[in-house]
Amino acid sequence: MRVLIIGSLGGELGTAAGIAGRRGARLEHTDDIGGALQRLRSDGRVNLVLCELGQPIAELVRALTHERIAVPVIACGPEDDPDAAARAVRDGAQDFLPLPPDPELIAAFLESASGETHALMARDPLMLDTVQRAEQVARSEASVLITGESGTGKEVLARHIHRRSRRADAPFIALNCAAIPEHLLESELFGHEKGAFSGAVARRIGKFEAAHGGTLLLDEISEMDVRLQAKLLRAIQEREIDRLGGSAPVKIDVRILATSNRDLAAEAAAGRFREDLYFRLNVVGLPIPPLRARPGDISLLSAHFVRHYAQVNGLPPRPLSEAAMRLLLRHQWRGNVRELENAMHRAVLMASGPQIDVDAVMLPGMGPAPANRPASELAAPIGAVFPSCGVIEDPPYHQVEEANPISGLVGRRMDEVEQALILGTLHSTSGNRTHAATILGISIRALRNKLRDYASQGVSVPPPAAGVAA
Ligand SMILES: Nc1ncnc2c1ncn2[C@@H]1O[C@H](COP(=O)(O)OP(=O)(O)OP(=O)(O)O)[C@@H](O)[C@H]1O
Repeated sequence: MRVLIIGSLGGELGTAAGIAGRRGARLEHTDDIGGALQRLRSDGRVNLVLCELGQPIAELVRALTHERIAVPVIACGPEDDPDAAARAVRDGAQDFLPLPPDPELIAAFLESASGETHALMARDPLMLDTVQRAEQVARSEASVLITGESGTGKEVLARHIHRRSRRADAPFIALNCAAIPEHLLESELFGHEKGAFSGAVARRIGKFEAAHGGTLLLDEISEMDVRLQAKLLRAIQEREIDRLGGSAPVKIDVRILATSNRDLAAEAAAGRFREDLYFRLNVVGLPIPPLRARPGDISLLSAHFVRHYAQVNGLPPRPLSEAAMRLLLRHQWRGNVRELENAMHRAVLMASGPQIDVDAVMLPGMGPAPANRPASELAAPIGAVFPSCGVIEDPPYHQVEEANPISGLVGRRMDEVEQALILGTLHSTSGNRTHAATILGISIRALRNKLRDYASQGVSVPPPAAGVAA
């Protein structure tokens, strides 16, 4: 975990840096954004930027966005200046760290910026078999091609392989080949020298160099255009890359993992993907089965997500009812684990009884549960009540909520509802304290005090936002 500090270390910013250092961060420092940009261009491994309020944050964020350098920027300044904090966030800072610094808040920023996603969970024999094969090859240097429908957990499995590999202490860098316009993907991968193209204002290293010593995940590799596939193949074969506009190749030591939700062999047969690259990537092929084919995972993952989102939203843990679980097991899950995760998050927020019942589990293709229909009836053999052809009409499920927006709140304590509202809002702003405080209409300090209280009561508080800046 590398943290770049911009500004003077003489005062409270220095204290914040010290806390981050004691929490295991490797610290780097520059006095101004010019030095910071130089640093960020030459090393793609900085995870978090702490920037003093007096610095031109808007200029920094604009440059990062323009040069597609993705790193969260946290503005740091006196806690008694909420206007400056709000301005910094408007200028593009990801969040605000009030000074004097709160060690727990710094720890949360660090944890969030480390990019750890859910640990991989599996119980179904089909998935356990896939995980076992992944672990078997994890310690080798072989390229692995992970395939499966969207949302099956390809990236989660790739991270798991990295964590179990000999490269676990080195960077894991992921690049989504479908998310970046074709003309920029090449420079994202290989980097560029100053002046290589209009807009290349300085030398910038690419993902290959950033992943040196570690693992590079090429997500949705089938979307890469054929010309770039040739350059990628050369880089893998020669173990060296050429920065755009560069005059000498750069040696790289990177293990490649790739994912695709298309059948890459068929793409190669159709001439849309280079066959030689396909063979290079597919040294080991790991297909992940769709969620509907692994019912053992549906029960494990749904219970896990229910626990997780209850905690995140400050709600009491409630189990899924048997009927709700039967419903989940019948569903087709075309969006796979991602769809299940979203459905469980929704169900946690909508449930009102001691259990999460079918009326809270609203899935596409199934209408809202009529209020006068007893849960026991809904729990009857599911095919009879929720057939895929739809005995119940199919209005959008949010109509249940619109009909009576406070029905789920009646009977609950005020402080409990406040806690749920605060944590729910914080969750919806991806942990961004400043945005959440603005939405809630309270000061950042008031929000921070509430969060500190919740944390001291053992409630899990969403970590601060640390998405990408560019
Ligand atoms: N086995 C698992 N254990 C825990 N969480 C999982 C698992 N599989 C998937 N998830 C969660 O489901 C979501 C989707 O996972 P992921 O992004 O890895 O899927 P993907 O197959 O790479 O999707 P896409 O093809 O759309 O990029 C993530 O929030 C992830 O944390």
